[in-house]
Amino acid sequence: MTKVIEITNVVKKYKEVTAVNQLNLTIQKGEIYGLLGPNGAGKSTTIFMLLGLTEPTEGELFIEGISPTKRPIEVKKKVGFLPDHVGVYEDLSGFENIILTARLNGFTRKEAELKADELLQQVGLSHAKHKKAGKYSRGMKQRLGLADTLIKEPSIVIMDEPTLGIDPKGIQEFLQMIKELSVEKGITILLSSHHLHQVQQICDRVGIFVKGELLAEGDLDTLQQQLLDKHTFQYEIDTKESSDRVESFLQTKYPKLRTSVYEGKLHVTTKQKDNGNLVKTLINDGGFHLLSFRPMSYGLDDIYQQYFQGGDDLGSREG
Ligand SMILES: Nc1ncnc2c1ncn2[C@@H]1O[C@H](COP(=O)(O)OP(=O)(O)OP(=O)(O)O)[C@@H](O)[C@H]1O
Repeated sequence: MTKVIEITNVVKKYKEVTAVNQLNLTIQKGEIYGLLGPNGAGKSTTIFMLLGLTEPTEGELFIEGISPTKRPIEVKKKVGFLPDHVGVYEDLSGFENIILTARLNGFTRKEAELKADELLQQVGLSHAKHKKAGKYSRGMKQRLGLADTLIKEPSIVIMDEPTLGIDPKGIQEFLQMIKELSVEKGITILLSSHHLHQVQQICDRVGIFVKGELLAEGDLDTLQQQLLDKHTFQYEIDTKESSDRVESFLQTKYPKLRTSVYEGKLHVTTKQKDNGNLVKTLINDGGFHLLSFRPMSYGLDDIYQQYFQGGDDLGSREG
């Protein structure tokens, strides 16, 4: 595997604010990596350092072996950047927007036209190629922005909150396009987001970034395993009786047990693996009619909530 992005012990301080703290991150060729974190987590700062727009206070970053701090122009040739709000020439059509960038990148008019057609088709904008970009929706502008970054055929595309402000359908189309780019062109993609569901859909690996620190990283299985290693187990219980009744019964019996009702079913979180004790208690002591009892696997949202809250209350889906 080829390392495309390497970040080693990177710290970025703005006076007394530590925006990024001891960050270590490696992204392999062809991966889609999601940097997931709330506002102010340090995602944009990390991206700006990778683009050579700001320097780390400590540590080193490399993109395909090149330091963006020392050789920013070489890095710019390799990396396409898509900000959260793409700037387009509103009075020009989508087609003319792409041609303009292509011409600035040294393409002849003819080459630029061919490239514009190819890229607009790739991002699903062929139908609107002659429409003024100012009349495009947010999602269409983002797609135009993506086509624009692809002109110089980057091997890496970095996107900062690329789906911000796009409607749900547009988001799905955009995410699908990112996936296709990665699969068809082998482009390495780093995207930042605070939308875990979007990240979960397309990213090969996710880094959970909170207050400048990478708190957990890996594919979903790895993240789940990290949590299971903390010895927290969650079960879903379905009974003929109402879940609220079962919940009060269990809470009286085991005051320390964490419970919540989710979509009519009772969720129980415990520090110990349950080897049938709860089932026995529910049937024998509670007289409940048990319909199902199943261990739950963690979704990324459980994981995300846990790290965001910085606590250990995995399992409660309330709120
Ligand atoms: N130029 C700057 N000067 C001072 N502080 C800054 C600067 N840029 C960022 N910060 C601070 O660094 C921290 C990380 O900000 P950053 O923008 O990297 O986070 P983020 O995860 O990208 O969040 P958002 O999604 O809101 O952009 C924040 O506390 C922010 O206020």
